[in-house]
Amino acid sequence: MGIKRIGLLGGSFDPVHLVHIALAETARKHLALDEVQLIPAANPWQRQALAASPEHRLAMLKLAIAAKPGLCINPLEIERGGKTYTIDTLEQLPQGAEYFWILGSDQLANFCSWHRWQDIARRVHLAVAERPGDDTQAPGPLQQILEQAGKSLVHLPFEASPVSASDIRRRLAQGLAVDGLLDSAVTQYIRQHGLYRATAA
Ligand SMILES: Nc1ncnc2c1ncn2[C@@H]1O[C@H](COP(=O)(O)OP(=O)(O)OP(=O)(O)O)[C@@H](O)[C@H]1O
Ligand SMILES: O=C(O)c1ccc[n+]([C@@H]2O[C@H](COP(=O)([O-])O)[C@@H](O)[C@H]2O)c1
Repeated sequence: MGIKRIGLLGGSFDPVHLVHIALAETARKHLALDEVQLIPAANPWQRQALAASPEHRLAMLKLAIAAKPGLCINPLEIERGGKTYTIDTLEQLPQGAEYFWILGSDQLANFCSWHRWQDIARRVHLAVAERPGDDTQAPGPLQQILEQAGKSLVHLPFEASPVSASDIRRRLAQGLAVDGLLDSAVTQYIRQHGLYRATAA
C-alpha cells in the first residue's frame, strides 16, 4: 500500500452547504484522495462568534455526508476547543500521509494572515477552488514558500459558485427558501432546532 492521500476541508460550516460537499467530492476525485476529512472549526478567530453551536454544526455535517463515500468528519478542532489555528490541527495529525488543504479562493487570498502560515505551507499541498471575485493565484510570498518546500498549489476544476453560508443564514432569518443550497436533511434539522431565526441571529 502506498502513502495515504488525505484531503482536509476546514470550515465554520455555519451551516454546511451543498457547495462545501461538492468541493470535497471534486477534490477527492481530482486528486485521487483516499478520503476527505471535513474539519469544523471550534472558534475561527478571524470571525465574529458563530451563529450555531459546535454540537449543531457537527450534527448538520453528519447529515450532509451520510451518503457520501470517501467523506468523513474529523472533530479534533471542536475537541481541542479554544481559538482555532490550522497549524495546531496539522501538528496533531498522524505523520506519514500526504495532506491536501482544500480551500476557496477567498481564503487563499487571506492565507498570509493565518497564524504561522509559513509553517502550514511547508506541511500541506493546497487545493483551491475559485469563488467569484477572488484570484486563484497564490500571493507571492506563499508561492515562494510552497516552492521551497516542494508543495503544490492545485487548481480544482470547480465552477465558481456564489453560494455562501452567510447568504444562507440571511435567507433563513428572512424566511426565504433555501432549496438547492442545503441538503434537505440539514434544512429539516435547522427547522427542527429553530436555528438561524431572526431572533437567534
Ligand atoms: N461557494 C464556494 N466556492 C468555493 N469554496 C467555498 C465556497 N463556499 C465555501 N467555500 C470554502 O469552504 C471553506 C469553508 O467555508 P465556510 O465554512 O467559511 O463557508 P462560507 O460559505 O465561506 O461561510 P461564510 O459565508 O459564513 O463565510 C473555505 O475554504 C471556503 O473558502
Ligand atoms: O489558522 C488560522 O490562523 C486560520 C485563519 C483563518 C482561517 N483558517 C481556517 O480556514 C478554514 C476556513 O475558514 P472560514 O473562516 O472561511 O470558515 C477553517 O478551517 C479555519 O480554521 C485558519
